[in-house]
Amino acid sequence: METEKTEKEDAAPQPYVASYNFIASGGDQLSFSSGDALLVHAKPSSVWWWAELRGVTGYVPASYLCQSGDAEGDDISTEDPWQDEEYFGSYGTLRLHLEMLSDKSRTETYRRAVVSNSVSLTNKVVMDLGCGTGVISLFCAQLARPSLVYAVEASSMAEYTRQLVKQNGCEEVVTVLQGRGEEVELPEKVDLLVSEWMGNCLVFEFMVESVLSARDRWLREGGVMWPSSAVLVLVPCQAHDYFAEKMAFWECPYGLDFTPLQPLAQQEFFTKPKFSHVIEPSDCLADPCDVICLNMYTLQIKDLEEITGQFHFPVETSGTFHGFTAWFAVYFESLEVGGATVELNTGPHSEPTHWKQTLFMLDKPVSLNVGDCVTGIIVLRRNPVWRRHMSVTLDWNIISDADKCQAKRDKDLPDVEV
Ligand SMILES: N=C(N)NC/C=C/[C@H]1O[C@@H](n2cnc3c(N)ncnc32)[C@H](O)[C@@H]1O
Repeated sequence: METEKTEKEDAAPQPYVASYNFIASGGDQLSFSSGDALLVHAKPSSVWWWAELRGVTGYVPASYLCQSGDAEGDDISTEDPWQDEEYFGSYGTLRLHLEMLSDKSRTETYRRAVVSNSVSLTNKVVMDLGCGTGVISLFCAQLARPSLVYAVEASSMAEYTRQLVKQNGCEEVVTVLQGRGEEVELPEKVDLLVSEWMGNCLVFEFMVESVLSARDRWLREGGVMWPSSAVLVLVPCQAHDYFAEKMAFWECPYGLDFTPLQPLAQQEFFTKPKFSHVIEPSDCLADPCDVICLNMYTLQIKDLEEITGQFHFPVETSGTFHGFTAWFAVYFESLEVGGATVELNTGPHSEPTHWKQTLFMLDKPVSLNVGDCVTGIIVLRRNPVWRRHMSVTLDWNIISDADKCQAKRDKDLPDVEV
């Protein structure tokens, strides 16, 4: 979010329609219901806008709104909901490819999957969806003997990928196709669909939709998906450093009492996820849990609209519950029955990756004690308009030892003689 000091634009307010209900959690937020017509006066950030509903103004989550058309019921947003121009434009430069290629854990894991299955890859037809610089396709061509690899890349990087394929002597095996995976025409079905599609919180960017579309169009019956499955992992955690940096800071900077700014700090820093967070194993207050599991053979595109997971964390370490941290793991099943599965884990107990982890801060920290349980649900809700975006909702509560004892008494259970 840009600085809160961004002046509210003087432009005429823009009409939007609420796609979801929103219940304000801070003094300057505006509650609304799905279907409400709001007027957006300013967009100080991409996440929170300043809007008006029936004469009342306040901050609203941009991802809950969709643009209402000019004509009555003519709800056609002129902007591209996939933001393809910006998205593929960013992959036409080296910055993101350098970041991904520099991630040894990520890139070596794909190489390990190829090497572990090199014999089974012999004479297979492979599709590498979103191949970028083509590194995975080159691994296949150099470390195994597939008959063909279709390297599909939508961005302008594809022109360079062709050069890299030639430069590395793989042009006999690797064919680079420039275009979107959803649209390219392959001459045949494939035995293996490999892609590196994972984003923050596993699905952010929603490139996974393109993988499922390509699967449905091009993976032959009995073909293999790499990754074959994926899990979103969650853990209740402490985050003392982040809390100190963004909230405690206002207690007495330079000996002054700036605590009236703390509600603003909570609003600005703790109401959206912190990507690229690095959690230490010692910050985990419970055993991490796989809260969402995706099977890449059965997952359907429509399932991506709303993905829900439940959790129940018995507290293992007493401490301050500042928030939840999320990360993901993906699995590459062996091409041979009974062969070893290869895993890429982006959590704190594995080699670091460029994804790091994602931290969701609570509005206010809570003390947790061994014996307590943090239970609840996580909901990943895809944005109905901006199709590469989503909101993450965490509903939770704490069942303390006392509550459990109370519950036991309430149930008139026979007291255990001790
Ligand atoms: N976020 C992670 N992990 N990887 C991003 C990986 C993105 C790469 O895949 C390409 N890509 C993404 N979606 C498609 C598609 N539908 N068709 C063809 N190429 C595509 C992008 O242009 C990047 O080069």
